[in-house]
Amino acid sequence: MPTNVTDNDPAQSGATATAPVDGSATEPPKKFPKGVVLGKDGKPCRSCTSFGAWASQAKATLKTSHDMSSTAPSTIASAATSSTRRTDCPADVETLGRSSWTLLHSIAATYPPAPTPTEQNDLKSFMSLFAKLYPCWVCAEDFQQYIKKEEPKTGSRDEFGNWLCEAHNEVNRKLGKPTFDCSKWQERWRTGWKDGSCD
Ligand SMILES: Cc1cc2nc3c(=O)[nH]c(=O)nc-3n(C[C@H](O)[C@H](O)[C@H](O)COP(=O)(O)OP(=O)(O)OC[C@H]3O[C@@H](n4cnc5c(N)ncnc54)[C@H](O)[C@@H]3O)c2cc1C
Repeated sequence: MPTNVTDNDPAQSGATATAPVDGSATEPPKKFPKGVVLGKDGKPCRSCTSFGAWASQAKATLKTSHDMSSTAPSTIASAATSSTRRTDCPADVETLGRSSWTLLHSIAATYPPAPTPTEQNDLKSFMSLFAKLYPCWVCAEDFQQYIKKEEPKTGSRDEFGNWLCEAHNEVNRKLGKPTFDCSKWQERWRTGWKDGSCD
């Protein structure tokens, strides 16, 4: 039985969660709210978890500590409402994802139309390391699989931009989101929309 993902998986990754291999999970398993994804250390992984699920587990954690100590009930309520949440908090799976796609598509937008062999190799290396180091581990494992199956196409800006758009659409499909029309990737990420709405 996987120990890293609670009974619904917001990442919907299909990734096989594995028990921590470093022997760190010696405590008995805790019950976390639905949707909280655990890291490989057996603790909740914020960058793998949606804001909503994270807020639920923060509320549950505070409630438990209140039950065991003297935390004021008002503290519990404020920790769980998005209206009072600061904007400079660690990234959850959505904010991390949006920022990361922005970086990746912007790299595509500034990639040369006719890259040198060195530039092509640099981009391949970057994508490979990006997929390894991506902070949401369930997302990273799926993305590594995708890159293995569909190698990044780095022959030109348009080739890479389209490849990346398809890769993003694969994640969109997995999450049940609408797919993006890849013929418009340059308008979205490089030139701005033809109607001038980005000018
Ligand atoms: C490599 C990677 C893997 C991820 N894996 C997971 C995962 O397994 N589980 C999970 O829960 N989250 C995952 N995410 C995060 C997820 O993809 C979204 O970023 C997150 O859910 C926020 O979605 P969003 O609706 O704000 O738009 P995003 O998907 O973040 O897209 C941002 C903007 O990009 C544009 N866009 C959308 N699709 C495309 C496309 N195909 N081509 C070009 N532009 C497009 C749209 O204008 C959109 O508003 C992953 C992110 C990355 C970078």
